[in-house]
Amino acid sequence: MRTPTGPAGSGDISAPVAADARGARGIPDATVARLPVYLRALTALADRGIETSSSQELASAAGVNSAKLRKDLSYLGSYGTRGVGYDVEYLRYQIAREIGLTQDWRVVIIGIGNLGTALSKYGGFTSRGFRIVALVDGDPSRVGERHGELTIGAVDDLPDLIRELRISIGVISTPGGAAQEVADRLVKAGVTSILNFAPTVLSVPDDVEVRKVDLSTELQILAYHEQRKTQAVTQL
Ligand SMILES: NC(=O)c1ccc[n+]([C@@H]2O[C@H](COP(=O)([O-])OP(=O)(O)OC[C@H]3O[C@@H](n4cnc5c(N)ncnc54)[C@H](O)[C@@H]3O)[C@@H](O)[C@H]2O)c1
Repeated sequence: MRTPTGPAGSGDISAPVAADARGARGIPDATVARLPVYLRALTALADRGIETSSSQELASAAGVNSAKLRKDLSYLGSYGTRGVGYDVEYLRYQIAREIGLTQDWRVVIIGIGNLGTALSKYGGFTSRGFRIVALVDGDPSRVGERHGELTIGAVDDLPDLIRELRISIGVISTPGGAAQEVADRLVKAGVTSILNFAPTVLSVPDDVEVRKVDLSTELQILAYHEQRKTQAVTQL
C-alpha cells in the first residue's frame, strides 16, 4: 500500500473526541474490531477507482451507521473534509497504520493438515500485510514436504525459524490435544501473538495475545438468529 502524504483539504465533518480517547491504546476494542471492516470497504472503493467517499457511502459499504463510522474514525484523528468526504487512499493508510498493517507481519503455521494446508495456500493474506514464512508439523513423515515456496519444518526447528525469519505471529492448526504444547513452544521462542484454531483454551503469560477462531460458535450464532426468524414467521 502506498503511503500518502496527508488528507486532502481541511474542515472537519465531525467534532474531535477527547484527546485521551485517541491513540493506539486509547481506541475502544469495539472500534478496533471494526477497523478491518472499514479497511476492506475502502479497498473495495479504491479498486473501483473511487478517490473520495462520504461517510454515508463508506458506512453503507461497511454495514454500519454513519454516526458510528464518524465516531470510530475520529479516534484515528480522521474527520474527512466537509462537502467532500474522506480521501479513500489516505484513510486506508491511516487505518492500516493503526492496525499495524503498514509493516510486514511474518507468520508461522503449526499443524499442516486439512486446515493448515488450506491456510498456507490462501493468497489473500499478503495483500493485507501478513506473510506466511514458515510451516511446521509434528509428523516426521511430513517434514521436508514442499508447499508452494515453503518446505514443512520440524517442531524442533521452531526456535531457529522464529529467530531467523523474524516471525511474530504463530497460527496453531494442530489437534486440540497438541495446542497447549505448541503454544508453550511458541511463547518460549519469543512469539507474543497467537491465532488458535484448535478447540483448546490456551494458557499463556499476560503479555501474549491469543485470538481464538471458532467457526462452530459463529454457526451457532447464525442458528440462533435463524431460529428467531422462523419463530417470528410462525407467530404471524
Ligand atoms: N476453529 C475452527 O473453526 C476450526 C475449523 C476446522 C478445524 N479446526 C481445528 O483445527 C485443527 C486442525 O484441523 P485439521 O482438520 O486440519 O486436522 P488434521 O488432523 O488434518 O491436521 C492436524 C495437523 O497437525 C499436526 N500435528 C499434530 N500434533 C502436532 C504437534 N504437537 N505439533 C505440530 N503439529 C502437530 C498433524 O501431523 C497434522 O498434520 C483441529 O484442532 C480442528 O479441531 C478448527
